[in-house]
Amino acid sequence: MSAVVVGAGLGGLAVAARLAAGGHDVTVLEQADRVGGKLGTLEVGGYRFDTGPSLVTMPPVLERLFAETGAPLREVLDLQHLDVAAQYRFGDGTTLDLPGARSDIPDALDKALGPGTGGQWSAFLAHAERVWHATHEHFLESPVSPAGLARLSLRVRDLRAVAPWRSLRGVGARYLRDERLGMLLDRYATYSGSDPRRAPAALAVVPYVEQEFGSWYVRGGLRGLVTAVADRCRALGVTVRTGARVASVDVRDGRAAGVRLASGERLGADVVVANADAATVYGPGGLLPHRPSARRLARTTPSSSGFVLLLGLAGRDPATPHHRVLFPPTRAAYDAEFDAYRAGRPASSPAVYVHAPDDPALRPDDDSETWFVLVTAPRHDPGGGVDWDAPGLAARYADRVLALMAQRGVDVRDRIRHRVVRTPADLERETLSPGGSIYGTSSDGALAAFLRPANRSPVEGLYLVGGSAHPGGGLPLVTLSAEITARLVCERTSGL
Ligand SMILES: Cc1cc2nc3c(=O)[nH]c(=O)nc-3n(C[C@H](O)[C@H](O)[C@H](O)COP(=O)(O)OP(=O)(O)OC[C@H]3O[C@@H](n4cnc5c(N)ncnc54)[C@H](O)[C@@H]3O)c2cc1C
Repeated sequence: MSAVVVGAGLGGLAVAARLAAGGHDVTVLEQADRVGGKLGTLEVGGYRFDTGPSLVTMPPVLERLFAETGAPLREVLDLQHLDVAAQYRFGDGTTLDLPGARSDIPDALDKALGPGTGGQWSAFLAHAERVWHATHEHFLESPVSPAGLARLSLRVRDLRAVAPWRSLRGVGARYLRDERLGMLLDRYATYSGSDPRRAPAALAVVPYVEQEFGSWYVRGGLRGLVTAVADRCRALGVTVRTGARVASVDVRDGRAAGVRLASGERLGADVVVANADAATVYGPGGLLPHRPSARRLARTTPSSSGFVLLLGLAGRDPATPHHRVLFPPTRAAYDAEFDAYRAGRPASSPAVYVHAPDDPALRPDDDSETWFVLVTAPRHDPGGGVDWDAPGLAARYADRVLALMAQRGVDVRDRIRHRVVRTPADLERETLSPGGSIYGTSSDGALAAFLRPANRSPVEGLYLVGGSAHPGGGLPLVTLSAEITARLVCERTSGL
């Protein structure tokens, strides 16, 4: 069986490796001049930056990918567990170093935020654990199918706590009386580009998996992950072509029969797997001659994007936290941030996330630090929202973010040797994700997870993989989507 994969993001490469390991003949076509999609990298003056992800969660999913396609993960990547998952700074001046081991969290909370907060969080996590056990097998690790949903609903019915009508904020309120714990929970909604007031209560599994499976870092930078998967593909005989933009999927007699490149070249295949954003597959002017899932997609909300500062800093403090979140002063101010994204404007006082790995491979010398600073941002939408290419906007917003950091106790403005600003428009140009949306569609709304495009398209022989398809965005879910899609393709081909 021959397969063409459109896009060499983590999802596309992971499905290619799995299909090749299953004995199939696989070609990956990537429009950019290098593989990796959102797992980008940039080098400036000896500083090496990851431009995309900075946090690895659920390593068992990655371990399965490597083990099932060749040498195990530990032989190809140096995955490091973080003893402190992240440092959180709140508007009232408290600082919380959240331990990387779940068992240590209650004590740390009691000490940092006050007696009783550890118990509140533990009760919430126990709830989240029940949601995880009820949903992961029949939803996160399965294709969306009527049979799977029926099994899921049977289990969920037993679990009044899942409360699909409730929001993540709503379920948090049942356990977390401390406002700072509420903000901590709200933050996890942003892992899927969502608003905690609209995201479903089932997103409680996000903090659960982070705290149960730990927070991890790839030594040498997270870009190493996608390089390792690309190497695995090549070792398995996959043809990986860069600079190869696919213009359309050829559909003959209702079945996907291959692709046509922008250059005019045609490639026939038994199966086409799209790792390109689902909106560019099914949306107007997309890869398909007709739009079988357009109505479903139209009911979803695109996820938010990110505004990134890459900072090459002079000087080094070995105590700099690996991950740090600087919250807005109050929860009302945090809500104003979510309101701003909904209204399509940059927030004036957003939460600021800083990734500062203590990794010699990323810095020019031992007296320097490489920082990645991220704030959630509305998508690039010159037609009616923010035009991130408007002259001066990116530089002004970067200054604003640096000033906010200073107000919140982290002033690095006089240490900056190199500063690179990356906007949602840059992300859109590089990966063709509409508006620079990070996670495809957001999880806002009770039905969002079920409206996300399925891994098997209504067009026979066409499959979807990656963050904009089921089960969603972020490295573990994208890797799971490759697992599901490869399984579906292999089931189909074994029946041919
Ligand atoms: C700033 C930022 C921070 C993030 N932080 C985290 C984090 O800490 N932890 C985490 O787990 N996740 C994080 N993510 C999300 C994570 O990076 C993504 O979910 C994941 O990398 C998406 O992989 P993908 O394969 O679905 O898509 P992509 O990486 O977007 O890959 C799709 C590929 O398809 C190619 N393509 C598109 N159209 C075509 C076409 N027509 N022809 C040929 N090729 C095409 C694109 O060029 C791209 O290479 C972050 C993302 C960003 C941008």
